[in-house]
Amino acid sequence: MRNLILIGPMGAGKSTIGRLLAKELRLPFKDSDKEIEQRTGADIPWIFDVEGEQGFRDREQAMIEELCEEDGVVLATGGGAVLRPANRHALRCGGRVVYLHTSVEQQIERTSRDRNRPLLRTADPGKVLRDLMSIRDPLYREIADIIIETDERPPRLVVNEILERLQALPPR
Ligand SMILES: Nc1ncnc2c1ncn2[C@@H]1O[C@H](COP(=O)(O)OP(=O)(O)O)[C@@H](O)[C@H]1O
Ligand SMILES: O=C(O)C1=C[C@@H](OP(=O)(O)O)[C@@H](O)[C@H](O)C1
Ligand SMILES: [Mg+2]
Repeated sequence: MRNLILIGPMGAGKSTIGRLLAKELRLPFKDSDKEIEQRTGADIPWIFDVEGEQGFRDREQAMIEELCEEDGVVLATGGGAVLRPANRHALRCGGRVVYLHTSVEQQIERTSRDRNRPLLRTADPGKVLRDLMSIRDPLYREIADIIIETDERPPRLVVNEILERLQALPPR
């Protein structure tokens, strides 16, 4: 292995599943968004407000390139981490890539509880999530080693399925 990298849309459970998976495997856990927040001393909405989405994407790219150099960590990315070709290349080279797939309906439900996702601060977050999914789903699929369905499956079950599917993967 090198690293274990979780990709997928907002609300797929990357941060939640990543933490559980790392605990189970006794590996360090890094969440790209949290690392950016720690490094800048500002939260994600503040970075979007002050530097715009492009400013955030520049910070995200630098962080992904750095985190993909690690060895033996579980890495949760942000939903837009696959947008830049350079990021897709870094993620692909950084380890096994797990796409946590989730329906837009579940994404809406799971993201409605908190307000820390600036792209969803809009009158119709469902439309934003649908539009993002149509652009990003092919990009997630392009770099995924495995695709895991998370709808109607509690985090524990998702973790177990990831572990089973990883064991069954042939070496690259
Ligand atoms: N498999 C799941 N089933 C039900 N709820 C989940 C599942 N995975 C995550 N959640 C919940 O959805 C919300 C968003 O999860 P989070 O890990 O922040 O997603 P992401 O990092 O992919 O945006 C959290 O409240 C989390 O507890
Ligand atoms: O999908 C996106 O573009 C984003 C997803 C967020 O992370 P999560 O996918 O962990 O919510 C965070 O990186 C930022 O708000 C932008
Ligand atoms: Mg997250």
